[in-house]
Amino acid sequence: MVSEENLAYDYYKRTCPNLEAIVKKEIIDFSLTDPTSAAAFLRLFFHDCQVQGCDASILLDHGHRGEGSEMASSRNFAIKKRELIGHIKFILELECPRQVSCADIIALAAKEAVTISGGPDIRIPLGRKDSTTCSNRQADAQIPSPKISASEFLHMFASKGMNIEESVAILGAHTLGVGHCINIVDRIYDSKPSNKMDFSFKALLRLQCPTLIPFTNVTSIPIDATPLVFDNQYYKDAVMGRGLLSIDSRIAFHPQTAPTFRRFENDQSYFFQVFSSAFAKLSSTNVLSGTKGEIRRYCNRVN
Ligand code: HEM
Ligand SMILES: [Ca+2]
Ligand SMILES: [Ca+2]
Repeated sequence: MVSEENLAYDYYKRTCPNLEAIVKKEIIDFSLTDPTSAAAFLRLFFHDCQVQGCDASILLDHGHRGEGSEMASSRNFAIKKRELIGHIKFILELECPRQVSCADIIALAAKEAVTISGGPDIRIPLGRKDSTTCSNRQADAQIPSPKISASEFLHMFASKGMNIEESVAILGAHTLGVGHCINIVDRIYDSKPSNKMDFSFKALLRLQCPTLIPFTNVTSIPIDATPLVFDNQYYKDAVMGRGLLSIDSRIAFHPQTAPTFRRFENDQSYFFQVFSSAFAKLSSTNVLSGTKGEIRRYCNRVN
């Protein structure tokens, strides 16, 4: 499953030496216009990597055999900013035509999103190729539901070579961004004592999401108290019973993962260190490289 042998840290050294600087500049520009962009790029990267690996399959309008877009999957609800990867690609085609894959742009955009939000500066190997296929059936099956169990969660990230600490660290991506009522209502209108939600937090969420079936899905709630800052606030909130999604509180209180939540809550630099290694593993799992795949000319369609 884990295959990073054909990726390299200096992959574009000769063919596109300014690549990382260009991506960084664009991500900064987008974030100035819309500060929620960083979270969007980070989630986009995860949802790409979950389906066929990190191969930009999520950007295709359809695959080469006419397969429908992965965006049709309900698991990709509220995925946004895909077109901005296409914009970066356009700029890179002027600078270094036909060299840089859309898959590498997604990974670099996510890495920059973390850094510019105050998180660690992560080194990732490059050289991913783009897929010619996409699969909304796999998107339904592989992108986790917010109600996934702790053991399914650990199994999912173990298959990417992550240990328990790394699995807990990668979920710390939820330090950025929001969730919508549709992904929350189950928990706030459920009175099971096993649901370890802080009482006043639940009351607040009920005000923001007033009905069990949201009429509209426009209301979004920050996942932690500092949704624009990449910090360890997510862990602090979750252990206080202020985890927004059921996965957040489940992993915060599960005996196998709770000690790591405590550790990250108290030691942000340790969280950053483990997140960095987890991110590099996520980015290198099951990628197309060497002669497999292609470098798309336009990110939303195969060549
Ligand atoms: C089992 C694991 C995970 C589950 C079940 C999960 C589920 C979710 C759900 C339900 C949302 C809210 C969507 C909405 O209502 O708008 C969300 C948001 C988000 N997720 Fe995850 N997630 C998981 C792991 C990850 C990982 C590994 C990353 C990144 C490496 C990630 C990054 C994000 C980000 C950044 C947001 C906020 C997006 C935004 O504000 O635009 N998640 N996640
Ligand atoms: Ca993919
Ligand atoms: Ca935060």
